[in-house]
Amino acid sequence: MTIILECLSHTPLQGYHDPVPEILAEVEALQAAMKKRVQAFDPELVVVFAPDHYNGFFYDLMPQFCIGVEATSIGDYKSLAGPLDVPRDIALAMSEAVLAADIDVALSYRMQVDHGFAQALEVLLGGLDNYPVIPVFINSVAPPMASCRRSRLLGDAIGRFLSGLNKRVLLVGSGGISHEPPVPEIANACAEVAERLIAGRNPTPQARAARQERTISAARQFTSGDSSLRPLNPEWDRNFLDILARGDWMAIDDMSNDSITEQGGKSAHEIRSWVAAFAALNAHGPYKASLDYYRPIPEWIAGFATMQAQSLRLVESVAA
Ligand SMILES: O=C(O)CCC(=O)/C=C/C=C(\O)C(=O)O
Ligand SMILES: [Fe+2]
Repeated sequence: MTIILECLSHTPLQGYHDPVPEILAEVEALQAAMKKRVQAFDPELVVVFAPDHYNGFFYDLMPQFCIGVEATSIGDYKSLAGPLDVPRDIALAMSEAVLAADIDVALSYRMQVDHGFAQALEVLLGGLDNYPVIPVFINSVAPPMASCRRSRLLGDAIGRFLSGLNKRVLLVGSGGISHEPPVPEIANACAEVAERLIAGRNPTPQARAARQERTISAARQFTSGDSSLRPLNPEWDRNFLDILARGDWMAIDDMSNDSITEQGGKSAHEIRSWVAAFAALNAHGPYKASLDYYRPIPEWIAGFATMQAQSLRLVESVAA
């Protein structure tokens, strides 16, 4: 079995409210390089850890973790819509292995995913169904949330399961570092918004457009400095990325939910996707990671980063 990892920020604002052309070109070049790497690796299985933003998972029944046995992307913002090619038997076996490791993961035969999954799949794989993909949802916007430590344990259990497969596996973590886009919260929502957070599946095109317009307008305000959204925090971002590069799991376990919100903003909990992906890689043995890109991009309300990592076993076997 060989295993590599690609982690990347996502943003629904790409193509709607972009940074200056030089920065956009920088990101596009980076995304093209990631795709090329993945094509060269030619994965036989992709496991994607990602959050949802009240498009597929709602408070009528909000799990902390969910493995998709069948999944469809809804196509919000400019992300691709359509079915993922999920290998059902492997997804089911993975669920059993994770449960056997005492992580009570949910299972879905009709998972809906949004740009959190779809953007990463498009960037890395060139589409939703070009490779077999198992989607793993991690709650990152809907309090109360499990701890970062639990995401590490989820990743570890999945990594140990993957180690038993004789396949080339690509692990993907999709999510922002510090960022606080205008995702509504149930705690202070009016009745109409609360209903949308509890059971807002498949909104009308008008409701969807209004929602997207609110996000774009919030990005304009954030970029102009006239916003109550929490600022980006490059120092915190770089520290977190360094923790992952070093594999400092004690530091990960010490990250409290309150400190993540305080330092990184309400959506910084998406770092869980990176934590789970790295923990899955670590389950296969020591790894070598590199931070390929980091830049705070206010136009996307995002501390924007990409990292790649390889199991040292792979590096050693290539060198031999
Ligand atoms: O309803 C909406 O669309 C609210 C805004 C929203 O979901 C924003 C999401 C932003 C990210 O996914 C991100 O920056 O990671
Ligand atoms: Fe997100």
